[in-house]
Amino acid sequence: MPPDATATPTSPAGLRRLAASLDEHEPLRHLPSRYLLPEGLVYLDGNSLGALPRHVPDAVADVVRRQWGEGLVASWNDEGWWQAPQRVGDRVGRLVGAAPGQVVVGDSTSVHLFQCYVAAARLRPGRRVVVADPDAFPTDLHLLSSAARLLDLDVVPARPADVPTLLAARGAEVALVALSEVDYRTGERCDVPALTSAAHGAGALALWDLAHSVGATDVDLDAAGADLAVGCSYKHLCGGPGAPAWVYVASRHQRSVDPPLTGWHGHADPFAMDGRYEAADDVRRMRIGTPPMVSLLALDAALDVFDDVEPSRLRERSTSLVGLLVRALRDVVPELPLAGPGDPALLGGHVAVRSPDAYGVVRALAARGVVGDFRAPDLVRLGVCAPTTTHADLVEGVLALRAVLDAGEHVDPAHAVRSTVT
Ligand SMILES: Cc1ncc(COP(=O)(O)O)c(C=O)c1O
Ligand SMILES: Nc1c(O)cccc1C(=O)C[C@H](N)C(=O)O
Repeated sequence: MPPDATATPTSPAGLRRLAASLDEHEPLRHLPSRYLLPEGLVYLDGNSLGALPRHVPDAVADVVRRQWGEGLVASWNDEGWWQAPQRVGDRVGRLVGAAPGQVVVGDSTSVHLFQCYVAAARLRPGRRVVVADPDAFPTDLHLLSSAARLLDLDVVPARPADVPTLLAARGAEVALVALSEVDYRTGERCDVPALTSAAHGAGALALWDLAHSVGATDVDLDAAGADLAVGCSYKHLCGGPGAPAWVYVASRHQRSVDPPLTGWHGHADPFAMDGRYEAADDVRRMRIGTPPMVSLLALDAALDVFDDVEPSRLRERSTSLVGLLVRALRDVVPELPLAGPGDPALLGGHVAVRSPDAYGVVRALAARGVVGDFRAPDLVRLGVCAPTTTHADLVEGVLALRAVLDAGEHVDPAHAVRSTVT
């Protein structure tokens, strides 16, 4: 339920009691114990890099010592390495409403995006317009701009809410609507089924960037009729730094989709070593070359956490956490406006507030053991990772934010020097 903005603010003690009660009763309360985080750290940055699942170090050690060290090249067969991009893809697909056989894992989100932009344009020859959100994550825009230069496309900017109007006016020219479900800055979600069907109504395709969705929202790609989607696995899935991303191609497009990067792993018969390219007749054609196997298998192990978790339950946990975070922010730091909506149903897995001193605030929080992140120009972004974050973390993080502001720590020059990763 959305927090009531007119209700009397809850005291810190009341928020702590509420968090404790939610942490005691929430059905997936056991999940955080499956992860390792430094004692005492309040980690609210799982939307950039998720925490380490407790069992992953041993799983990776097995990959390195036994599968690689002893099995050597035979592990490509004996350990199922060759099929891992599809097998792990299906495991991710389950979390985004994709029936098996539509997702592969292997390259970065950026590379998969490029594959999809060009492939989508090729599926709609004669249409020259790609509609994209001008506030999308920069890599999406950079890659689209390059694809547009290669294929002589026009990128027409539109915020998600304005896409239906644009389609009504220029739909016949549009090849692709490319959007993110969750805004990486504000956390605001958009309506995937409605925008997908608006794109289809105009004869265009819909490509979804689900980098901030998978593990956080209840997006259902098959039910929405999405055409293409991509997403990260190092955020809410906790696959590890550099964990390979994933790409979804709806079954109906798999025999016609024509991605630009046609490496040998996408070939119908890779070991025929045939110099002529013949694409695999299914989602494997989105594969390119040898994937980063150690990272891919670390992700595979990280996904074990979700084996006994219903995706709808994970969404419920995320919504409970996000709802409490919004309420605590409103009650404890009412002078910092929310950047996105206040209703957790309309948010993904993070919440941001605005402050002219956002950078200093984030650094001062870090000095108090609360890790969030700064997003230019004025956002303090607090990530909620459904499997690893607790309700107590969120209340402690917000109370630390109050303490930072009250003590003026955010304007301390010690917190003014920008580091590379923010
Ligand atoms: C929405 C979105 N898309 C794409 C990316 C880029 O992914 P990568 O750097 O893993 O290619 C990110 C985050 O880095 C993101 O937030
Ligand atoms: N991928 C990242 C990285 O390699 C370093 C630091 C941050 C990131 C991120 O994922 C940022 C993230 N996409 C964002 O929404 O800001």
